[in-house]
Amino acid sequence: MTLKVGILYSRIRKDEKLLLSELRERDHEVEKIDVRKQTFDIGEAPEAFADLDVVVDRCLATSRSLYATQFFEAYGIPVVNSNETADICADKVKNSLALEKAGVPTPATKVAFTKETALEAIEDFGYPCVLKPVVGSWGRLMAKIDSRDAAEAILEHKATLGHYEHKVFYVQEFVEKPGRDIRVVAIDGEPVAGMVRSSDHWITNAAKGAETDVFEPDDEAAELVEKASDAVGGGLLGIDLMETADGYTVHEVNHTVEFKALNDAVETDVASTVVDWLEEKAAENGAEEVEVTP
Ligand SMILES: Nc1ncnc2c1ncn2[C@@H]1O[C@H](COP(=O)(O)OP(=O)(O)OP(=O)(O)O)[C@@H](O)[C@H]1O
Repeated sequence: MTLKVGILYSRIRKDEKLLLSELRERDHEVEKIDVRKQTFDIGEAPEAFADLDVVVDRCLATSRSLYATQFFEAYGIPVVNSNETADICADKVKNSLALEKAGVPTPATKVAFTKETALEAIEDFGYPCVLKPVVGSWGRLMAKIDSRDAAEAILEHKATLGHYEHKVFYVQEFVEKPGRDIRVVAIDGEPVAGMVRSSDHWITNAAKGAETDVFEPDDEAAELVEKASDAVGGGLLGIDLMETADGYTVHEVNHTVEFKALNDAVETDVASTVVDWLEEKAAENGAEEVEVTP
């Protein structure tokens, strides 16, 4: 089967290059859609989109990802991940609520809308605790708060200088993890590959220079990955876990997951597994079989 696959992007990173070369190796046609150059009509899909079998959202900016996926769904073109999944994963509050509702262990979290109530939440947790922006990634603008003085200063800065999103205060218990956290990439809840990310810094993201190593999910991790994936509507996801004395806790599910660091850390060919899945998705959605001449 040959497909016409749309790749929605604003910057081609190594992750997208891996996907593109896998798609081309399998003779699929690729339509690269640069969201910065595209306009989206509310009534009618642009002609270039007419015969797309499936679109993969690889937008870097959350706002673009959230709107563009809505357009593809309105045009009746299958898009991964879905707008529902993007909507939950893009926002840490929605993410935490979904995990909690699904019974997935997740760090205790409180949300407050003023610096006074945020300080109350922080004091309830005690020190250290963590303050995160509700939208954002790569560990940016996260604060580990060690004292009331620090809390007051950070809250005042955010309330005075922050964008309105920073006036939603997302306060979380500090998880005493063993100097590392875990990223599992999963497709519809099935783990594809996993890695541990270790660092002396409390933020152990690969984007912050953590060292990576292979992680093979045990039964407990695999079960949580599946539940966490279901909780956000499934798709191609990066599920982040931390180890605690009582087992794993899932702190986040990411919807436009990067797999460059993972691909370097593991033997599995992540891009190839993703393309297998895209082929299945397109077939489910009625993509036509095309005879391939031997
Ligand atoms: N509550 C916590 N307690 C201890 N460490 C934490 C906590 N929350 C996050 N961390 C550390 O900070 C890192 C980044 O956290 P988080 O994933 O919430 O931020 P992010 O900006 O969304 O990052 P990413 O883009 O990797 O998803 C985690 O990988 C983990 O190492």
